[in-house]
Amino acid sequence: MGEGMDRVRVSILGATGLVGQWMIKLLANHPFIEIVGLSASPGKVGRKYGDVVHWFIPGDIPEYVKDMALVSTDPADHKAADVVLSALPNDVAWPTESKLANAGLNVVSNASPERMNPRIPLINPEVNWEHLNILRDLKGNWMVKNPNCTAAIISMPLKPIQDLIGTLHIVTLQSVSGAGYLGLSYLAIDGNVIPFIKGEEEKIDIEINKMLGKQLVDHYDPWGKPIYVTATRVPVKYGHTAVIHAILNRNADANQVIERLRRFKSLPQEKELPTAPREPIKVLDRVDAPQPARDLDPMAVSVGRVTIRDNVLRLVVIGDNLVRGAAGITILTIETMKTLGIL
Ligand SMILES: N[C@@H](CC=O)C(=O)O
Repeated sequence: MGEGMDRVRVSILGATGLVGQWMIKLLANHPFIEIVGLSASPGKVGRKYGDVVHWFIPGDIPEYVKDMALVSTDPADHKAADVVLSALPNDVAWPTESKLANAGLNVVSNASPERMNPRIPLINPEVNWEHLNILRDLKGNWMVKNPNCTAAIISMPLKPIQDLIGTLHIVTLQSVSGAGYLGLSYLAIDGNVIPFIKGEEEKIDIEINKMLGKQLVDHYDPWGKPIYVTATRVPVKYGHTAVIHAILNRNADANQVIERLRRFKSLPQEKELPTAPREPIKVLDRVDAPQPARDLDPMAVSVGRVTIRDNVLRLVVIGDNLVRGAAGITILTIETMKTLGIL
């Protein structure tokens, strides 16, 4: 699989959406990942990216993509790519992704369908990069999925303390950008809290259990911990928050937990991968931290309010839903696969 390859050529599906835009921004000047194709919906094929995109994220449209002509999602249009990155919306992703996979292309996808497929690794690189090793046994092409944005953010502080946890109770406060650029009307969310996000609670439970479990070639053994989730939408633009209460299975001290969170480093940090945050978990001492408006980091998660009382650990975590939770995790997965020699 790509032995001796210096550069990784990628194409992006859904390149004009919020996650696609972040992928393009993060890949500007990347040391070894190069964009060779951008695709968007059929009506835009053949037009220049810069003429079509409604650029919404911070900064300008990077020069290097402005004149690129958009291609279709047909496998023939992605033959030059070593990996196709899918930033397609969940409701349309699978038919396209499976068509590309059946044509022999490698896919890393941010979309939810097939995340729980026992043969498809679900990867948050710092949390479970080892799960990628099953791809070494495959003869042909492969597919890798990103977790749901909230599962990506929450799994990070759980990883270094996973042995202490018995049961989890989680309430999320998820920003409006998680629903996409056109996801929620201003009238629905301004001055409001919506205590329901379709499918989200189940995804957080089963995806965290998959990532913190063991991945074998043809099945995975889940972590096996009960996770009770209430997911809410709040009038915040960027950054998802989760309030976590963990019933511990043994005595622990809050300072020990903080120490484990602060010291946590994984393969992406050891290999100094370009998109890896130096400190993946920032523990903030401020009494009112973490806040999405003040403490959001693109790739690290920020943790505060760490206490233990009656054997119940409480912590609050925030993370960038579009970068750590989507575009950034995709790129870090590619970097991790390259450093492992899988790509
Ligand atoms: N489903 C999430 C988006 C991240 O995957 C949300 O609705 O916020």
